[in-house]
Amino acid sequence: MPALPAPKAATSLSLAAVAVGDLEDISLTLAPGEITCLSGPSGSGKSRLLRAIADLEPHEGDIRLGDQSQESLTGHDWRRAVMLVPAESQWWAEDVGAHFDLDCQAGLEALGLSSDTLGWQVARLSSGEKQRLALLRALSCRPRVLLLDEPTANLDHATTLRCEAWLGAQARQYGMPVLWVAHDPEQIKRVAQHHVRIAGRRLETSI
Ligand SMILES: Nc1ncnc2c1ncn2[C@@H]1O[C@H](COP(=O)(O)OP(=O)(O)OP(=O)(O)O)[C@@H](O)[C@H]1O
Repeated sequence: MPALPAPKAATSLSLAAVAVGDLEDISLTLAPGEITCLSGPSGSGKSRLLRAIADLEPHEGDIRLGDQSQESLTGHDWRRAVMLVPAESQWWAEDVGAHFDLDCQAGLEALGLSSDTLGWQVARLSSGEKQRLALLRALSCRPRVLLLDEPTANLDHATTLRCEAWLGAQARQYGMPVLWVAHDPEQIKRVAQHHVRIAGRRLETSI
């Protein structure tokens, strides 16, 4: 398998006056290597905001990766750089290994997955295995920004801690800004350098 490509320069992601669904006037800067947690009531628009940032949902306002605007790239190219890991992952081939181009043994081990997982059928994966493999698949594409929608929702506490540690280390190593939808205040304390919360139609800063 090919070696990992060299990391690209770290860049911040910025939102200015973004409006999507009921949300309006969302302005936010995500710094390289830092995790920002996003919380808010169920149905308040967290997933829609992530989808808008990934250019999967029509929205108003300006979204930029460094000085590059979302409109200046095709949706496909933007999403390769600004990678969304949704709560429900999608799989398009029968074999797990067909979804991975690079050697990711170290990632499998770090996430508590068996070293032979890439030889398995997707149909046998548990929801927690799927969730961790979706994270590994996203990171193996070396995105510049990571958008995570409740990435540990199906995991037990010990595995949650493993994933948190791995994701934090990846963010720092590759200088990726991360926007992470989370409900658990303890998790937010453990992983986040910043915390923003949806209150009504707006975003308010918590830490
Ligand atoms: N494409 C769409 N068109 C219209 N309304 C939508 C669309 N997608 C989602 N919604 C609605 O927008 C609101 C916000 O949905 P969203 O999935 O972003 O909530 P959420 O904050 O992620 O909730 P949860 O924490 O329960 O996952 C919901 O009322 C939902 O029904």
